[in-house]
Amino acid sequence: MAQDIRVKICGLTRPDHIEAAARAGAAYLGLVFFERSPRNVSPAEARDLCLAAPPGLVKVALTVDADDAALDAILAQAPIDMLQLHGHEAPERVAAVRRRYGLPVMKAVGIADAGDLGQLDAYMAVADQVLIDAKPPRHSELPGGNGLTFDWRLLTGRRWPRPWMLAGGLTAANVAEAVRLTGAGQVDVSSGVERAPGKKDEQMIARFISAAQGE
Ligand SMILES: O=C(O)c1ccccc1NCC(=O)[C@H](O)[C@H](O)COP(=O)(O)O
Repeated sequence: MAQDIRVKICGLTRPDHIEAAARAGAAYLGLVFFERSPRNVSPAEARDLCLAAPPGLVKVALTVDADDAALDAILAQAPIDMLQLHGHEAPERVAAVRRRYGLPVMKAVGIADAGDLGQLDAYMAVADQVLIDAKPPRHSELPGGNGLTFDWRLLTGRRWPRPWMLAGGLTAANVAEAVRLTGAGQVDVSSGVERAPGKKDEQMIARFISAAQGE
């Protein structure tokens, strides 16, 4: 049965892929500002990508422990709708970013086991949304976008007061099961819609969104 699951396609780097994600029914478009990432874009590139997005889609800037100067530089050029903080930002920093920019803020929290769930409450109290993602491996180059899953049963039956999104190793083949086990109303994907790191694939994007929405 078709479900109203909202999908974020993260790590978009090309205007034609922005259009493909929009056509396929994405609700959020994620742009990565992290130099070591194969999905990294500059503020000027982000501006062009944002301008390729139809109205109504939420354009998300993903940063990692960015200071105000870095955030200022992105927002001076690109018409961003939401900030995603994907580093070690403390709850106080999340609150400060939200106050300073007046934009909704989504905080990513990495989960590997039940011990990691405790921090969710602190971030739910200050962020507009929380991205519940797989925790990166210890010496990983990237704090996210690693194509790794975590045990979705850790989230079964849990409820939080804020909107949240499930991420981590989702693909067209596993997203329906992930939604069923976690009760997620929103999902985020990056590697699962790529042919190679940083290379998005239009058909994989369309298949992922259909699978997430149970079509
Ligand atoms: O995607 C990146 O390259 C990235 C770089 C630095 C920090 C975070 C990054 N991605 C975070 C995301 O929002 C991903 O969509 C999320 O971690 C899920 O990724 P995947 O497991 O590859 O679907």
